[in-house]
Parts: sequence; C-alpha cells; structure tokens
Amino acid sequence: MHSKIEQLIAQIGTKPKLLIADDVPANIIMLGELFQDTCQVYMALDGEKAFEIAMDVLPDLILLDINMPKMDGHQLIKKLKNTPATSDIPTIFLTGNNDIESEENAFDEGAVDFITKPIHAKVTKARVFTHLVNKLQSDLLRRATLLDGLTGLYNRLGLNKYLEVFYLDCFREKRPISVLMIDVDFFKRYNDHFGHLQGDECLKQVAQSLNLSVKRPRDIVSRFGGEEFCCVLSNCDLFAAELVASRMCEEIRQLALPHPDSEAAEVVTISIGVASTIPESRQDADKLVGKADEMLYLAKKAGRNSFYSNR
Ligand SMILES: Nc1nc2c(ncn2[C@@H]2O[C@H](COP(=O)(O)OP(=O)(O)OP(=O)(O)O)[C@@H](O)[C@H]2O)c(=O)[nH]1
Repeated sequence: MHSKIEQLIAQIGTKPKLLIADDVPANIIMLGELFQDTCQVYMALDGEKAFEIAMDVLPDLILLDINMPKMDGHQLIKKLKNTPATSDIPTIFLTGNNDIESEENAFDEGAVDFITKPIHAKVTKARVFTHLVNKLQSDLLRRATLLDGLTGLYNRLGLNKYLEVFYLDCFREKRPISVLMIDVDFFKRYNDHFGHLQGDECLKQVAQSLNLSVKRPRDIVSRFGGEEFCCVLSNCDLFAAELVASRMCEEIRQLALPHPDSEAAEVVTISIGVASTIPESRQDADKLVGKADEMLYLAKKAGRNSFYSNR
C-alpha cells in the first residue's frame, strides 16, 4: 500500500492533504507524526476550525474525532457533506465511542470508515492509505474526464466543477471573481478558407496562448464549446480582469495566424466579454457567465478584436 501511495504521489506531483480534527493535542501530534512523511498534514482542535481548514485547502481525506468542542464530529460531517466544495472528501471517524450504534451512525452520515481508539498505528495507517489511494485514483480518472480532447484545456464539465468551487470560495471570503467569455472572430470563414483540420490547429494554438495568459494556480481557462473559451479568475476584480482580457487579445494577435477573410484584421483575433462580481449568493455563478456572454455580444457588435466589460 505504501508503494502504491508513493507511485500516485509521483504521478500527481504533490503529497495528498490530510486534515486531522481532534480536541486532544497529544492525539493530533501522534497522528501528525504518523502521516507527515506521506501527507501534507493540517490539524484542528475543534469542529469549526476543521471546517474552515477544509474549505481553504480542500483536503484529500479527513480524520475526525466525534467529541469535539464548538461543532462535534456528527455536526461537522453533516456540514461537509452539505457543502459542494467538501461533499466528496472521504471522512474517517476516529473515536473512543466503540459501540455498534455509533459506528452505524457514522456510516449513515457518510463516513467511509470508523477507527476506534486507542490508536493502533499500523491499522490506522493501513486504513488511511487504502482510502487515500482510492481518492487519488478516482481524482486522476475524474481529471481525465474534465479535459477537452482537442485543446487539453478543461472542458465544460471541468469549467462547471471549478467555477462552482471558486465561486463558493469568493462568496465565503467576500472577494471578487471574474469571468471572460472568449470567441474567435469569423472562425466559420477561417474553416471555410483553410479547411477544418487547419481550423483545429488554429484552435489548439489559440487555446495554448490563452492558457499562458493566466498566471495564478486558481485561474482556469476552459473550452466552452466550438470556438468559444471561458476563463475564470478567482479573487480578481474587474480592473484586473480587463488587463487579462487586453493581454489575451494582444497575444492572439501576436500569434500572427493569417486570416484573409476576417473583417476584423488580417490575422486571427478574438473578442472577449468580461464580467466581474463579489458573489452575494452561493448559486449565482451561471448569472456571471451569462453576463460575460452579454458583454461578448457587445464586443462583437463594437467591431470584434477587443473586449467589452460590465462597467
Ligand atoms: N475546426 C473546427 N471548427 C469548429 C470546431 N467547433 C466549432 N467550429 C466551427 O466554428 C465556427 C463558428 O462559427 P460562428 O458561430 O458562425 O461564428 P464566427 O464565424 O466565429 O463569427 P463571429 O463569432 O460572429 O465572429 C463554425 O463554423 C463551426 O463549425 C472545431 O472543433 N474545430
């Protein structure tokens, strides 16, 4: 099991994140030492703090004591399961309550395992690694389903998944989030002129350039469909998003891909709609995408090869 986890870590490039929540510092320290070589370990002494850390770091696995101050293990797992960003995180109860009723309750509440105290290092390690291997393997598979075959960018499914998570984060932190809807100008004419295969090649180059225009780990560029792309910039206000949009337009022009039938320029160009908000509800992400789409329409109407924003 140990070697399987190491193989997965090598494949993914980072150690999995493990959150340990227990109100007894000695337990946390002991568990931390047990997993520090294999995992990035996060620790919390009460349920509220554990939830806060879970939202911030999105751990790969949570080890949860039942009896904790502020929010106990039962309340915490309920909250984790009801929150989109954390609902899929496997959670193991680690508890001194070793009666069958507590164990049944834990599974009903969505726990993947139930380990009783006193902690037996070898058994705890084996069970934690089993669940971590499952989690990392399913993440790898899921990641493959979230990518677009032609461009290697996130596909629509990937966009929806990350937009939901980032939107929720920005709502919680009262930070701005911006969306850029991007469309290649007169692309039908490009295909008609050069053929579909060269059209595909053009989309690949545009995708790569757009992806290089965003710098931060939580920024994502996705293929929205056809010759449309969508970029999500977390913790980014309208002013900064306009700078990104302007840079993207310039970098696509710099690719200097000839487009003789375009009315916008002699080379391939893009139009971008920019929208930004500080989320007031958890569920308004679609509205932000809709707003960016409206701005894209206005950018097209204003002559293409530029961006338009919801100022
Ligand atoms: N080569 C290629 N073409 C695609 C792909 N997906 C969509 N398209 C083409 O993209 C073109 C989009 O055309 P329109 O929606 O009319 O837009 P447009 O020609 O870019 O015009 P404007 O957006 O108004 O500037 C269509 O001809 C589609 O066939 C793809 O994967 N590969």
